[in-house]
Amino acid sequence: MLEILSVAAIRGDHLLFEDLSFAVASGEAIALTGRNGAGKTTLLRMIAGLVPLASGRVLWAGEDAMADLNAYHARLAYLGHQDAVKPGLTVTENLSTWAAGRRAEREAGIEAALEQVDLLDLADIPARMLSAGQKRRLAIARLCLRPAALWLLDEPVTGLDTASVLLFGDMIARHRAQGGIVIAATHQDLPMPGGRSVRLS
Ligand SMILES: Nc1ncnc2c1ncn2[C@@H]1O[C@H](COP(=O)(O)OP(=O)(O)OP(=O)(O)O)[C@@H](O)[C@H]1O
Repeated sequence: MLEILSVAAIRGDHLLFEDLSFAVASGEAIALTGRNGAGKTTLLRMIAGLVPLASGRVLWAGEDAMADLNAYHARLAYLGHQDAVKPGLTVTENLSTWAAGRRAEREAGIEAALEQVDLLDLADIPARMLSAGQKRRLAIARLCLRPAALWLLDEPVTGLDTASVLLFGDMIARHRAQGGIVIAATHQDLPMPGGRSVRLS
């Protein structure tokens, strides 16, 4: 369970939002919506512990999430709106630093992750040769490699074609079925049936 308690965000001199509270239980998904500049990325980064809270608290399993950031970070995966793909490395090499375990386990994990985002055919080409949507899919594949209960996703489906959005929907459904939580900032409809919306105004 993740709880956002009376959180406020200030950027520069500007109050973006205040007194924001909501809770997300295991298996639930939240779409964060609002106009450009409303503070969706800022809130995601605050929840991730990457930007300090101006006020309020974030609780994970009833405890202050920021009290032990290393332990909290081990439980979350953050997908920013930039893909952070290394252009000179192959698709597989880009994932190798994210895969855990022994070599055979890592290889099997990478193959499974690439299959989930339909990139297996491109596994050995340099990432610089990927299209924008394929780069996004490579970034998404990282989510499969490190189990994390909390997924924080910034505009996850930007650039994805219809088939890739459906595959991503399958990933989200599996994550939620295993008790995972998703919070996604978006301007688009996301494949998150039964998900709730939190609007920043
Ligand atoms: N490091 C920063 N310093 C100062 N202001 C910032 C900083 N980062 C973001 N901002 C400002 O905070 C506001 C909220 O930005 P944020 O990226 O959180 O909005 P958003 O809701 O995600 O927008 P979009 O829909 O365009 O992605 C914007 O006005 C932005 O200019």
